[in-house]
Amino acid sequence: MADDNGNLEGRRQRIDAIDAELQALLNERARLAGEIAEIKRAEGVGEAGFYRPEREAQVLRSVRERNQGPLPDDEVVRLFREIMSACLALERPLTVAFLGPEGTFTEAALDRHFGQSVARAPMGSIGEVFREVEAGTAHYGVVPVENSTEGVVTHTLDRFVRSPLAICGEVVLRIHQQLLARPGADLAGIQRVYSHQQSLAQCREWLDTHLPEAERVAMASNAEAARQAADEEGAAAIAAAAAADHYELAVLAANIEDEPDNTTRFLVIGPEEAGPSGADKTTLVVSGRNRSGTLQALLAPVAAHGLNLTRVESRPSRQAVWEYLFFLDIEGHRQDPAVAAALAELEAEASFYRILGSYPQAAT
Ligand SMILES: O=C(O)C(=O)C[C@]1(C(=O)O)C=C[C@@H](O)C=C1
Repeated sequence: MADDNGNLEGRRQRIDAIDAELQALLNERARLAGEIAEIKRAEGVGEAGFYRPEREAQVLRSVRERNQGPLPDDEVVRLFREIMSACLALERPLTVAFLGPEGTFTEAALDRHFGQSVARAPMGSIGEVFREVEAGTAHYGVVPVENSTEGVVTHTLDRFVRSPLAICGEVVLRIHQQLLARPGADLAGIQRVYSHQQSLAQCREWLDTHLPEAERVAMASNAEAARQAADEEGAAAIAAAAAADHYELAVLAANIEDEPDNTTRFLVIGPEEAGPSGADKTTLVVSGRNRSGTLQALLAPVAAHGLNLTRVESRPSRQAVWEYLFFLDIEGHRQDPAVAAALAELEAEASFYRILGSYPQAAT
């Protein structure tokens, strides 16, 4: 017993020594970030220029690659994410606007991308997030773009066409839905379930099995649903885990989504795009000159240069009937020679052409 205690004490002493060393190293790192900030200031970077998405992506990729455990890759990445977030806040405190209210999946995407050391500004709509960043009131913004939960994809794409902002990052989040209710509530007492209609749809089978009698009520967002459930006896909400903390609710049932692989993609928008990080994506919006064979003609250079097209989305142009804008995602950075060559050819073929940004691919 004495031996065990001795071992325990000895190990705690080693942990104390390591903590002291870690702390000194963290502050040394922060000092270096401060010096980098001085260099950036001397170079005259703008308000938002202290944040370097391509450098952060490289740092986090290196963390993941060299990790040998026992801490899981995602955990060490999360820790380093927070270290960089704190260093950046020391260089220049940033404000990031997001599609609110607090506790949405978009806020979870913001956390994942920027860490805890940024000020957050919840906005009521995607348009407001754009306006806030365009006006310079917020340095960056986070909006959902693809799939599911908050319902909005096309609005984000449409808004981009008339915005000077660039995409400077993406976040891919696996969406886990939680059934939330007031602390002490039990499943048998739930008569009504609030959520965004897409979240209700994503949990339909679970609801059919576990709450077949409960009324399902569609709300503007999952966070609104959580707020409502906090106010009402016998009510529950389907929302992100973060909403439980914000609205003082308990998780009555965890991960109730029918499809376990359900993901949503978010974009980080800002005044300028990111530099090359080594694993990037370029998003552009184009329209063709000719009606017939337009898309084939536009995409031919992408294939000819051996590039990977990861997404094509078409939207009515709103300029003329039957004219379409195509949103394209291509692997690579616009400064990569093959991408640059393909884009030049594509531009020659297009009647409308705008690069929305080159940015680091999300780590999934
Ligand atoms: O390398 C830089 O440019 C830094 O400012 C340092 C640092 C970091 O903490 O590693 C901080 C903020 C930037 O977004 C990127 C990296």
